[in-house]
Amino acid sequence: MLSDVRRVVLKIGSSSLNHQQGGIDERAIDEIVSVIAALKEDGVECIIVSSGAVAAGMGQLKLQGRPRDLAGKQAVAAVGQGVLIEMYTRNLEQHGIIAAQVLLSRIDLAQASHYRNAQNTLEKLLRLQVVPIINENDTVAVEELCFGDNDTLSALVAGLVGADLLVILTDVDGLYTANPKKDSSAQLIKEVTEVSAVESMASGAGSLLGTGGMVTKLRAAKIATRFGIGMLLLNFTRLQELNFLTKGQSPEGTYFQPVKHRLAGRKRWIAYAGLTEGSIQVDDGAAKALVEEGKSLLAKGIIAVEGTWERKEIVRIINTKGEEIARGVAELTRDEVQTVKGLHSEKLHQLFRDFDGEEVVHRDNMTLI
Ligand SMILES: Nc1ncnc2c1ncn2[C@@H]1O[C@H](COP(=O)(O)OP(=O)(O)O)[C@@H](O)[C@H]1O
Ligand SMILES: N[C@@H](CCC(=O)OP(=O)(O)O)C(=O)O
Repeated sequence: MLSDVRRVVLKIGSSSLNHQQGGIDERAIDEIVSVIAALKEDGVECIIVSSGAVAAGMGQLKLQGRPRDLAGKQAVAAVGQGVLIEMYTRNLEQHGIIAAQVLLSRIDLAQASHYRNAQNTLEKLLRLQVVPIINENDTVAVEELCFGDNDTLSALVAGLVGADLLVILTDVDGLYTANPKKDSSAQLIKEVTEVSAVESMASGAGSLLGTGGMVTKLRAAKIATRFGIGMLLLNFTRLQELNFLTKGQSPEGTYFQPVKHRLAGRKRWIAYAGLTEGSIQVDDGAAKALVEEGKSLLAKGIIAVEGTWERKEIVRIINTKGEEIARGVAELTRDEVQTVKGLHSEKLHQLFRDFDGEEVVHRDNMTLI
C-alpha cells in the first residue's frame, strides 16, 4: 500500500535535530535532505514540517534551558528559525533542490480564505519542484491561537496538501504499549487500525526539547487517518528506510491505517481547523443520539453553555463527564442557546422570529470527535 505514495509530508521533531552540545545537529539535516533527494528522484513530492527553531535559537544564544515564558520562547524561535532554514537551504542546494520557508499560524488554517491561499501557495511550490519547509510562526503566535505542537500542524498540513502519507520522525521506534523510556517491558505496536483504541498508551514528551510526546502524535494520527491519510511513526535512526518507500518495502515503525470513509472537506474544517470559543454541554440522552444515532442537537438535550459565540460559529459539544464528543456550527448565539436550553424545538421559532430551524446544531454541520 505504501508503494503508491506520490506526495508525502515528513515531520521532524526537535528531539531528532538536537545536538548534544546544544543547537541543531547539521548531520541530521544532511540525512533528511539526502532522503528527500532520493524520494524526489523517484517522483515523490515532499513537504517538510520541521521543528527546531527553539533548539537552534538556544544554540545561538548559548542557553542551557528551554525558555518557559511565551516572549522568551518567541524571541529564541526568532533567532533560531533563520539558522534552521539556512541549514536546510544550503544542504538541499547541494542536491540541486530549492527550499522555501513557509511559516503558518493557527489563523491561517482557521479562516477559509487564508486556508485556500496557503493551499494554492504550497501547490505552486510543489509544481515548481521546490521543497516547502514548514514550521509554526512561533514568533507571532498568540498563546490561545497556536497549534502548540508540530505534530498537529503536520497532520493539518497533510490534509491541506492532500498528501498520501504523513511520516512523523521521532526518537523512539514507534508507539509502544507504554512509554519505553520509563517502562522496559513496553511492546512496540506495528499497526493501528483505530486510534482511539490505543490513546490510553500515550504520555508526554521524552526529552527536554520535545513538545507533547506521544499524546500529540496520536492526536496527529487521529486527524490524518480521519482525513483518509495513513501515518507512519518512525525512528529518526531508521530514516534511510524511507528510500525504499517506492520499492514496495515499508519501513519498520508504527503504521496508522487511514479510515475507509474519510471526512469530507467541510467536516474536516469543523473538527480540526476552525476555531472554537465555546461549548455546549448535553445530557446523556442527547449524547447517545449524536454519537450512536447520527442525530442533530436539539435544545431539549442541552444542559449548560460556556464561553461565547455568535450564530454560525463553531462550538464544542461535551457530555456530562466534560468530555468533548463533537464539534459543530451553532445556529444560535450563546445567549440564545442559554435561553432555549431544555426547551422543545417549537419554542425556538416563537422566541426568535428570524429563526426557522429546529436544530441548535444540524447534523450536516457537525463532526464527531
Ligand atoms: N506509548 C508511548 N510509546 C512511545 N513513546 C512514548 C509513549 N508515551 C510517551 N512517549 C514518549 O514520547 C517521546 C517522543 O515525543 P517528543 O519527545 O515530543 O519527541 P519529538 O521531538 O520527536 O516530537 C518519546 O521519546 C517517549 O518518551
Ligand atoms: N515550533 C517549535 C516546535 C514545537 C514542537 O512541536 O516541537 P516537537 O515536539 O519537537 O516537534 C520549534 O520550531 O521549536
